[in-house]
Amino acid sequence: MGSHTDSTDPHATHADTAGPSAAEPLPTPATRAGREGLDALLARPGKALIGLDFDGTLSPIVPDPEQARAHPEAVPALTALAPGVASVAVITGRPPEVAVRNGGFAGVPGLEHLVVLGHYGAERWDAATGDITAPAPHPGVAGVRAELPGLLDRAGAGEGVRIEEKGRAVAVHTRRAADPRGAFEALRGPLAELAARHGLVVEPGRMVLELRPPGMDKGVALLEHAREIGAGSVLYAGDDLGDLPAYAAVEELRSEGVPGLLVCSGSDEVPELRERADLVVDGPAGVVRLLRALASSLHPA
Ligand SMILES: O=P(O)(O)OC[C@H]1O[C@H](O[C@H]2O[C@H](CO)[C@@H](O)[C@H](O)[C@H]2O)[C@H](O)[C@@H](O)[C@@H]1O
Repeated sequence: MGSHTDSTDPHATHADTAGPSAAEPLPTPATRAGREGLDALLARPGKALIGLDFDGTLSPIVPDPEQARAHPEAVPALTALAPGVASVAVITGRPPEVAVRNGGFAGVPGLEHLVVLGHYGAERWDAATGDITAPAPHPGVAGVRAELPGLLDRAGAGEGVRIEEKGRAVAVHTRRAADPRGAFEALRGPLAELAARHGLVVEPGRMVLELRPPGMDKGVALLEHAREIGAGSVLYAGDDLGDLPAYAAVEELRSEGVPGLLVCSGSDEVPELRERADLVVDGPAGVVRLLRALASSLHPA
């Protein structure tokens, strides 16, 4: 499948700047299925579901996960778009409260119906109520948490390897190791063995290996939400391996007659999404431009 780059700015090199907030031209998806998805979204926006990953898609990648924040133009773009579509859902591996805080999504006029499907969809935050719904925690997480520091010591994980406590899961980050890719590959096997012993699975991402409960992924989350709202079209934008199940969900919906558009927030770290996307944009800044272009197409000045 031939994907292409963000035609709103094909020469963009500054991934952290979205440019002026004047009306943006809409890019043309490279694939026929993608063009049908975009056409359906524009023809009946009130039936459209917009699904968006957080880290790497709405939020630029930074070395310290605690410092990640939504792109400064992301919330304004979402507030312009959300009132015109059926639903905007942020679907993330983060705990929902962290995505809400780091995204600045709470109490924003225009985002009254935003939902955040956190922990790959296991937990849900609704802007309308501010409530989080969550199932009981998996008992294996406590065992993994207890054994993890010893395992990292024995594996010789250096200074820069960090544990992220996520409540329902734990993640091991290697981005700040001396050799991030080497540390990632060296830890992959031992962490898979630890996770399996406690009934968990390893979710690999961009210099991160997360040990989390099985049974939920972004594809299940997206499908359930699309069916719940009776979506007539779906756009999904992501950047990482954990977004591939959501891509598969869009493809499943297409096979059922619901048009969809697959957007890749492009990076050099994850080629797999770029290859399957209908439209590749230039990181979070490109995603913001796309959201603004969609909003201005729905509400021309
Ligand atoms: O589903 P997402 O919203 O994309 O979350 C996936 C993971 O994102 C975070 O890690 C990534 O972003 C960090 C901050 O930019 C970066 O330092 C790290 O290298 C990336 O992998 C988050 O910390 C994880 O918990 C999420 O699962």
